[in-house]
Amino acid sequence: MFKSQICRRVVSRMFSAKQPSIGKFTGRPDPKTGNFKVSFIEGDGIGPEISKSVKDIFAAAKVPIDFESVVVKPLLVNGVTSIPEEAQKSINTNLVALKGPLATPVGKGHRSMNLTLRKTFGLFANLRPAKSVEGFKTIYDNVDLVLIRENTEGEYAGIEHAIVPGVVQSIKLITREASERVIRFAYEYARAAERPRLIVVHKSTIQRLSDGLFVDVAKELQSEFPDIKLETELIDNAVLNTVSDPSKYSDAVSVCPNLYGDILSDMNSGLSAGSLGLTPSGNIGHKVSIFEAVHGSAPDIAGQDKANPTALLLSSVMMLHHMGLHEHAAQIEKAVLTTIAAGPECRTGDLKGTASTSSFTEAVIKRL
Ligand SMILES: NC(=O)C1=CN([C@@H]2O[C@H](COP(=O)(O)OP(=O)(O)OC[C@H]3O[C@@H](n4cnc5c(N)ncnc54)[C@H](O)[C@@H]3O)[C@@H](O)[C@H]2O)C=CC1
Ligand SMILES: O=C(O)CCC(=O)C(=O)O
Repeated sequence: MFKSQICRRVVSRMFSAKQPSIGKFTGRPDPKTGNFKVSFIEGDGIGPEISKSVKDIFAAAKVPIDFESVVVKPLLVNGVTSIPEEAQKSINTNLVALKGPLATPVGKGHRSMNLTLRKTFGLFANLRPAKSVEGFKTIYDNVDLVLIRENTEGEYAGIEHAIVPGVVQSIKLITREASERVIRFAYEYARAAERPRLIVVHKSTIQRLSDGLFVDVAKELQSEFPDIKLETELIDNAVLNTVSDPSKYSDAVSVCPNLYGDILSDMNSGLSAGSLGLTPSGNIGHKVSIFEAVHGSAPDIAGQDKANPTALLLSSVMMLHHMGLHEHAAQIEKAVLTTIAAGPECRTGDLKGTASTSSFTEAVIKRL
């Protein structure tokens, strides 16, 4: 009785079926099979375990998708880290991919394959919603945050050099073009999600030219979106205000340069779920989009059947909405959320539960 009450409560949806007009999916199902093809990068560490969970759940839910497995191992072309041609071909043909985490060596070796994918496919906006999961108690109830991170430049442009031993320079690159496309996407997303405020998070008191340009572009674009109220907030204030009372942002979308977005979104995951294991994301481009969990390859728990596949599953739900497969998205989302709400025996260790990756997956399949 109690469990079924919880189950009824948790079907409140995390994701809206309404999609922004920028970055729309233009793929078509294969005329022979009637199924869509989606490129699938399983990734490193816990990647194969959480990817198996998604595949098993999609098969059980009879989602009309055929996954095409692609390997994204680092390739050096003229000294530049590149994506293997076969993977590029698959993703450029299918126009959509689901991706497990890819590990990056610290301080040496190839550049991040995650950043290389974003750069290669022009995935300019990183959409990271963080919402409380009903039935799992954290410090705050009803956290509902949406952050959009610029995804191609800023400190992640990778322009670094040693001037003399002991003196290193790292250049934060901000361009009008990249700022404009991500901010326009953020306005559009706010409109589609019916969130009336757009908050530009910045530090233009200090980074006067770079963050200053980002803020100026947001102000210039405002006349195109009279229904959305533009606000600006310094990054340090945004952190303090969000941890003090996240409910202040439930009607807003925040948009910010790359590094601020990376850090803020992990904080939002902690506030909404207390774990990185729940937070999904979409890397949106004009032609191609790639959906992935916010978390990394979690080498500390890899290969132990302990990882929480929810973040990748919710990323796949975002992907299904993006592709217009709203009913399948809602079915999988509901099954995942009701499983988490059913109690600690159904939750993985990061959510103080006792379930393994595989027993959690079985529990979701039973609820489809
Ligand atoms: N987009 C991507 O593919 C990303 C890749 N990375 C890479 O991942 C590797 C590991 O990075 P870390 O800093 O350790 O961050 P991480 O996100 O992999 O792990 C941080 C902590 O969260 C836990 N965690 C993460 N995902 C979980 C899940 N699904 N279920 C249960 N617990 C989970 C881990 O066990 C660890 O304690 C690095 O090589 C990093 O470069 C990091 C962030 C994003
Ligand atoms: O590529 C990496 O190693 C880290 C990427 C990252 O921080 C992210 O996806 O948020």
